[in-house]
Amino acid sequence: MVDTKPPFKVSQSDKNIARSLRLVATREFKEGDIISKIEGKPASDICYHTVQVDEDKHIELTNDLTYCNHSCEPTTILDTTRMVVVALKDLKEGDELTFFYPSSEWDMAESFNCACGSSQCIHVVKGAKYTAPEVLSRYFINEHIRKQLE
Ligand SMILES: C[S@@+](CC[C@H](N)C(=O)[O-])C[C@H]1O[C@@H](n2cnc3c(N)ncnc32)[C@H](O)[C@@H]1O
Repeated sequence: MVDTKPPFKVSQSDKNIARSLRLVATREFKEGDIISKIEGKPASDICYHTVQVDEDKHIELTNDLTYCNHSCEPTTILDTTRMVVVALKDLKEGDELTFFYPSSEWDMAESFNCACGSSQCIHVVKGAKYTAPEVLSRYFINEHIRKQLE
C-alpha cells in the first residue's frame, strides 16, 4: 500500500539555533530508504535556504524540506544527482532529519556556528570550499562538489 502521509513535518528545535525550526520524520525509515524527492525551482540568488544542485545551479525548495537543518552527524543525505533524500540510518517517528550542508554547498551565502552538539562537530559551517578535505572524506559528498574540489 502506498503511504500518502507526508514523510516529515516541521517542529520547534530543541537546540540553540538562530532560526529555530527543524524537520522531523513522521514515520519509520530504514537505512537507504528514499524519504522524499527534492523539489524546487531555480533560485536567482543564493541564500540560507537555497540548495546547490550543480556547479552553477541553486534551487529554492518548494516544500518543508527547506526546514532541514545541518548536522555534523547527519541522519539523511540530499542526493542532488538523483534528486532524492535518503535515510543514512534507521529512523523512527520524531527523529530529526538533517544533512551535512557542505555535501551540497560550495560557498554558502551565510555561514553559522553549528549547534548540532555532535562530538565530531566542525563548528563553523561555511561550505565545502572552507572545509578540510579530511573532514569532507568522512561524508557523502555530491558530484558537483567533488568536481569543484578537483
Ligand atoms: C535552511 S535553514 C534550516 C531551517 C531553519 N532552522 C529555520 O528555522 O528556518 C538554514 C539555517 O538554519 C540554521 N541552522 C541549520 N542547521 C544549524 C545548525 N546545525 N546549527 C546552527 N544553526 C543551524 C542556520 O541559521 C542556517 O542558515
